[in-house]
Amino acid sequence: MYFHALIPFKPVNPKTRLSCILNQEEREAFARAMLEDVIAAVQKSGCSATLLCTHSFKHENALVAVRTEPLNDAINWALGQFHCPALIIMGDIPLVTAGDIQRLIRTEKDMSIVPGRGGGTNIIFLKKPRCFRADYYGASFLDHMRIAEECGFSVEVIDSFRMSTDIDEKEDLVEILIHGKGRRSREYLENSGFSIALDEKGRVGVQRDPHEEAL
Ligand SMILES: Nc1nc2c(ncn2[C@@H]2O[C@H](COP(=O)(O)OP(=O)(O)OP(=O)(O)O)[C@@H](O)[C@H]2O)c(=O)[nH]1
Ligand SMILES: C[C@H](OP(=O)(O)O)C(=O)O
Repeated sequence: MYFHALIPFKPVNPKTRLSCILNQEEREAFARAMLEDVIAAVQKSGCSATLLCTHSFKHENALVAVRTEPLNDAINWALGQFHCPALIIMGDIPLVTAGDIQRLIRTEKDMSIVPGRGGGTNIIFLKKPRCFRADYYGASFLDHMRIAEECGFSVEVIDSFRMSTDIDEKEDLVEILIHGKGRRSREYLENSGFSIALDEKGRVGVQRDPHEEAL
């Protein structure tokens, strides 16, 4: 089945929740590295990619649409352009694999959805994208389930550690160091002095070599 992936991406001043540990230039490079991991998985799954970007951006393996309106408006504009099944996949889930994506698109339902932790939505696959409306932010998983019901869609909810792990905060970085073998995002963190560390309560987290910090 032919389908198309829409990847929202903010290349300028992204990932502000990581400002405690990465400066703006580093956050831009890290967001780009995560995007490369997502694009690689999307392409390996047999899908073409369009980046929905807030600012001008170039990528050799993806189409780019620059849309300056808020995220939901931009996605809903794009959904209206689709004549084939579509995947909306966030650019900050670098652990995703091609096999994971194939699991979503093989669904027998009208839609499959991967929740993010904390109520969000990480991936939506839609057989009829023009009927749907995106509503990210807040408890968007519940909102998307409600919108699917309003559309009369049958839905498969996919339970996946890799796809549910979006990288928003410092505590999330450890997942890339542990599970991100071969990923550009892990390479970026390791080259920037990050390593796995235990805190005083024995919890696993990350530390950064102070010599690598450019804050
Ligand atoms: N096109 C578009 N993409 C966005 C926008 N806001 C976020 N994104 C992308 O959507 C995905 C998930 O977004 P967030 O987790 O909120 O990322 P973020 O806004 O860079 O991070 P924070 O500043 O920490 O909230 C990432 O791939 C972002 O690059 C937006 O306004 N427009
Ligand atoms: C934009 C997106 O919204 P959420 O998944 O929290 O609804 C996110 O921050 O990943």
